[in-house]
Amino acid sequence: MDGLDDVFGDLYANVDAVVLFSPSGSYYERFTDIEDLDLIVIGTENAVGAETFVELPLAFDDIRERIKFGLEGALEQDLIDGGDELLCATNTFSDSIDTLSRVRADAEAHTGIYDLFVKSRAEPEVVKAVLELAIELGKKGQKGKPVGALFVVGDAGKVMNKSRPLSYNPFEKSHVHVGDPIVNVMLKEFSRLDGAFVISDAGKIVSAYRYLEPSAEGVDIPKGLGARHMAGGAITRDTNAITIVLSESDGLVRAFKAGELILEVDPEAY
Ligand SMILES: Nc1ncnc2c1ncn2[C@@H]1O[C@H](COP(=O)(O)OP(=O)(O)OP(=O)(O)O)[C@@H](O)[C@H]1O
Ligand SMILES: [Mn+2]
Repeated sequence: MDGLDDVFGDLYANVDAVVLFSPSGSYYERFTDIEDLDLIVIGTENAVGAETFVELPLAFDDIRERIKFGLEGALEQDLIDGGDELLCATNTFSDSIDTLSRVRADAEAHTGIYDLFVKSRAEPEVVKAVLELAIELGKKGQKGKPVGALFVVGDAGKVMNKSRPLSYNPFEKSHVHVGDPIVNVMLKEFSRLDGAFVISDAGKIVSAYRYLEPSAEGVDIPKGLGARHMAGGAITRDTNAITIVLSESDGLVRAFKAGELILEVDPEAY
């Protein structure tokens, strides 16, 4: 089928690098012997032990998002440059790689998601654990009903100074951390009640039921959203915390940093 090579060969002609998304070991091995090939592996974990690896915080279901965030990480780590032509190999319809996309790296299209995980005050694992919790909560709701939740992560001392309690703090004397399955059950249970969770850089649950009183001016939030998102956005301008907000009204999970909306994901897509 020489004719097909002529046509599809354009897809990979003169690419600057090949980017494999979550390849299997045997698939990855087939590339390692190709000379002069810049090979980058992107995925939620480096299962193949690749030398050049970019970690995805989530297994993005939408392949445009997966490629966009993966390439943003590669740009951030200086593995590629803006304008590079990349052959991205990923799976769409099955568990193995079945899709090739030729993509030009766009250094301008910076969303900040890598900043969110890698350059926040809170540890990346903590940010990831909270994001996963919010997505899970968004998917299932609480006892079948949609719930909203607001998690303020990092810079907890300052956040506590910019907020006040709405009720007794069930985490007052406890030393529990986000990511622990039992703690996640507690957090889900308390999410039915008002206010925000405050979580330290290291993932300790400092408080539930906090009413945030940021002094920052209002921030731009999507239309239709109200006080929870406004406070969630503004507190990140006032402090070095990031926030992860699950909307009860539209079901989306959003992350804010430095007053900016950085990430918007639909829990149903995970
Ligand atoms: N300043 C605040 N600090 C902490 N929690 C808040 C604050 N303001 C509102 N909330 C919480 O958010 C809940 C929902 O408020 P509101 O409907 O105005 O927010 P929203 O941004 O529209 O979010 P949703 O999409 O979930 O409805 C309130 O019941 C309250 O628990
Ligand atoms: Mn609302």
